[in-house]
Amino acid sequence: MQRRIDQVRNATKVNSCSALKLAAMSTGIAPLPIIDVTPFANNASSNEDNAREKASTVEQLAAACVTHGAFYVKSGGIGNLTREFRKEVFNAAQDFFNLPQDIKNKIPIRSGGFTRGYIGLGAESGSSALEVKEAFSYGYPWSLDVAPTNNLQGPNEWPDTSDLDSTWRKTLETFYAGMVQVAEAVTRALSVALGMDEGYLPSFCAEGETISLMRLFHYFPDKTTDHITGQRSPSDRIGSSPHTDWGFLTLIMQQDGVTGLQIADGEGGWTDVPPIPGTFLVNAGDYLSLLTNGRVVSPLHRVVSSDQERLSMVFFYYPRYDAQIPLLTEDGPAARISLFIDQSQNTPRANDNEKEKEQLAIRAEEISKMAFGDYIFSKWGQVYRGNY
Ligand SMILES: O=C(O)CCC(=O)C(=O)O
Ligand SMILES: [Fe+2]
Repeated sequence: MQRRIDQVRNATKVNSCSALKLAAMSTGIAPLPIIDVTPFANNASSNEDNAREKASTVEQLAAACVTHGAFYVKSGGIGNLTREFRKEVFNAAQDFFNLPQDIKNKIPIRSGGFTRGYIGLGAESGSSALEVKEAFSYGYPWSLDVAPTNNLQGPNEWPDTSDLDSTWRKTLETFYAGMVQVAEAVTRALSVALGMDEGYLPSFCAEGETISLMRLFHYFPDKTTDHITGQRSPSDRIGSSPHTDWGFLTLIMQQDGVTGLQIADGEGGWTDVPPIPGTFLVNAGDYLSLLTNGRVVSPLHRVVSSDQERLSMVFFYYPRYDAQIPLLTEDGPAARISLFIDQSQNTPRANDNEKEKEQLAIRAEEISKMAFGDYIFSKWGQVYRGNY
């Protein structure tokens, strides 16, 4: 089961070392690969060509997981996320953020780990820095009549206004459903890349779409927040604090032509991960990293603020609430990931020494025995900062 990823890891060691050497001389890590996941579409025909294409996808995915844990995916017609539709989604996000502040303030996310609704400036942070963004978080369209059976179920909080046109909500719901399909294709490919049957990881993700989350982000241009953040040093204000994602897979749709998202190069520097039209950026999360004892990297990333406004759509794709996925490997503790940091503290500390690593290995074992949903709920609770 582990053989493929070990083989890839050994094969990529040389490459990643030379990439890092290059990084020291030039500017950060090599561009992330663009991986075509269409061979893993639900309706892909199973012929020889498809088998060959799948093998190529898997090979690239396995390599990407062990080097940076981040890659772009091309998903073709999966989920009907055409170029025109993506534009509509960006327009819908822009329409939401353009609403009067009091309308947005009427649907604030609550404390705790259930996050659906509006997240105003400063309402969440992964550190003591002020994150200069606002966001709208929504998920599966749970009806008001259905009694939640777990902490992450519950209806979406839509803004109550006639300022948005009648198709606005439908656009976002359709987008959510499409992104679930893309994430499912990535999960099938990932399952094979980790040495298992195509259906193994998806078997833990069935119904995960009922607790997964979509977040629309609007990063403010610096000049519009200077009057609020002026007292803070530049390092105390940021778009999104350096962090690893806690979940399983994160899929990000970035606004064309606007940079801001960066991943750590492992040597103290940061590399831009620019938008590539027609793709999504995928990050492996801590939970996936944990399952593989750190072999799949959960990449440290951040969003820097600038004088440019930025929109992004971030989809956190989760296994189902009660999933307990057995550890996929046994050796070695996982590395520095947010999963081991209490982000409700102002100065989060990561695992720096051997003793901490030992404790973390124990924690990894514990978390792998928890329901996924209980774990992720507690993490969302840690970044809530209340109204600014
Ligand atoms: O906005 C982005 O591009 C990424 C945001 C992010 O990393 C996150 O919300 O976890
Ligand atoms: Fe993130």
